[in-house]
Amino acid sequence: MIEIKDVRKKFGRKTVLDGVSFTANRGEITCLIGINGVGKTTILNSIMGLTPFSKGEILINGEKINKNSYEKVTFIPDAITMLPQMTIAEAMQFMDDFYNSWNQERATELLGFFRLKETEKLSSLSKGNSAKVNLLLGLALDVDFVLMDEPFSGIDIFSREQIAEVFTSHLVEDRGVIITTHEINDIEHLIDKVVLLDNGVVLKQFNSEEVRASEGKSVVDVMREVYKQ
Ligand SMILES: Nc1ncnc2c1ncn2[C@@H]1O[C@H](COP(=O)(O)OP(=O)(O)OP(=O)(O)O)[C@@H](O)[C@H]1O
Repeated sequence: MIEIKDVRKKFGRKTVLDGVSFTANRGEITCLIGINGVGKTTILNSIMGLTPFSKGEILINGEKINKNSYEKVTFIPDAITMLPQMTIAEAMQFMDDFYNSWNQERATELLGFFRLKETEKLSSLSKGNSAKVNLLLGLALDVDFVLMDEPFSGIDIFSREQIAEVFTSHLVEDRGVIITTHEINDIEHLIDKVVLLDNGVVLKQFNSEEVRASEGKSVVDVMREVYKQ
């Protein structure tokens, strides 16, 4: 489980996270929702230890984040961070050299799942295929948690559908996934838990299936109620 406990973060005098608390479980997809600039990426960076936060704590499987946390959690950013002149095969080799947790078998399966060609250069990929390679590089690591910043942003509907499909496949299995988005429609059916953010705080967190079963409301219905108050 990832536990975010009362995390506070300021950039200069601006308070971006003002006591954020929520949990994300293995085997579930947790979705952080909020308008641009609400602090979603800052939360992911904090979990990865990339951004120091001023107060609060973050635990991964009960342990405070530390220099070995990257063995349990990986961050898939919203754009490929590999050199553009690399081919997909070279990028995969780079990951294999760099990470003990690289799972070549899963990488090969993901390559087939996304119908990507190993010989293609990263610089020549379409936006959709670029997003898929990015996902492949993150999902092929044997880690408990995968964090993704806006995996659906700016890509066509067919790529979005294919990416959505991977989340329900064995390729994600029992791992915990945290996704940020400000567009819920594409992934509403996939997500287990929703965390609604605004003004540096969590306005509401809920299990989407439970709310649907007990109150007959969709995630968007709840968002309307919470954000229109
Ligand atoms: N390194 C930084 N220095 C100063 N301010 C920053 C820095 N990083 C983020 N911010 C500010 O913190 C706030 C939250 O940014 P963040 O990127 O976490 O938001 P977000 O919810 O992910 O937004 P988006 O949906 O646009 O990706 C913004 O106002 C941003 O300008």
